[in-house]
Amino acid sequence: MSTAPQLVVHRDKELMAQAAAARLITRIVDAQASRGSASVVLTGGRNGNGLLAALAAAPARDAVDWSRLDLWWGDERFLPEGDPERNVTQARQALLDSVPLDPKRVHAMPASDGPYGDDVDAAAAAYAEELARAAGPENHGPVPTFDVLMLGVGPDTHVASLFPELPAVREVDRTVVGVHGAPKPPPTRVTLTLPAIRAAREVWLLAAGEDKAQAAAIALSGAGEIQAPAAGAYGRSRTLWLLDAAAASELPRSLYPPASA
Ligand SMILES: O=C(O)[C@H](O)[C@@H](O)[C@H](O)[C@H](O)COP(=O)(O)O
Repeated sequence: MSTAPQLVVHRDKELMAQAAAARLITRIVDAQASRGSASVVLTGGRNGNGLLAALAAAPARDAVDWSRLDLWWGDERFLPEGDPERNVTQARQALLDSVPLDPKRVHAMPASDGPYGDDVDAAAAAYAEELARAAGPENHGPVPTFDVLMLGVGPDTHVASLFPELPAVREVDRTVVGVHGAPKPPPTRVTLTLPAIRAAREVWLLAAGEDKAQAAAIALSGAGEIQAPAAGAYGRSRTLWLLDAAAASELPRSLYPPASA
């Protein structure tokens, strides 16, 4: 069942990143308090990395028990290990290298010079198996119930590496697939599918800047998920759009600002 999106609009992208980082710290701390550990799915892109950099700079980051946090990725650019364009490389620079994570809990997607070589479909299948191994009986499916899954939103409404009309966004069975011919470079990618994304308790979509205004308006106005993948990204208990004022500037008045009581 889809959860109706909630919108939070911040003045600018810096404030959005700081507020989202504070929100993420709270979610992780709460999950660790109630379940012992937390799981978060990271996104690539400027907004996701901006959030991680804001988290690195937040004094409250020390409230997190980093050794009891599982990190997964929503998508990865299929490039060699350590490539500066890989999402995991950028996340390491922004935050991961400066906090005491348990390396066994950092579930990076495979690189193009890893055990599967340049076979992106085999790499995707291996990541699906890794997710399935981490899913317990309480998860009722082939992926863990992530506490928070974050997604940047592209100007064409893509999320993760699910681009409008491409086969990956139509996938209903597999949880992770290889992407060939993505319109955003690099063309070869690994991505969670919509069913895997929807296993998360909370899905947060991050959009900042004028170039995201149309995408946000389309995705939030009842578009289909094949044409507008962001419209198909929702969480089991919460779907949150975190926007800056520029990205919210074309939203229909009925959505934002919220009607006053
Ligand atoms: O690997 C990637 O490129 C991403 O995961 C992609 O889905 C990204 O999140 C969006 O394109 C938004 O990116 P920006 O935040 O940079 O606009």
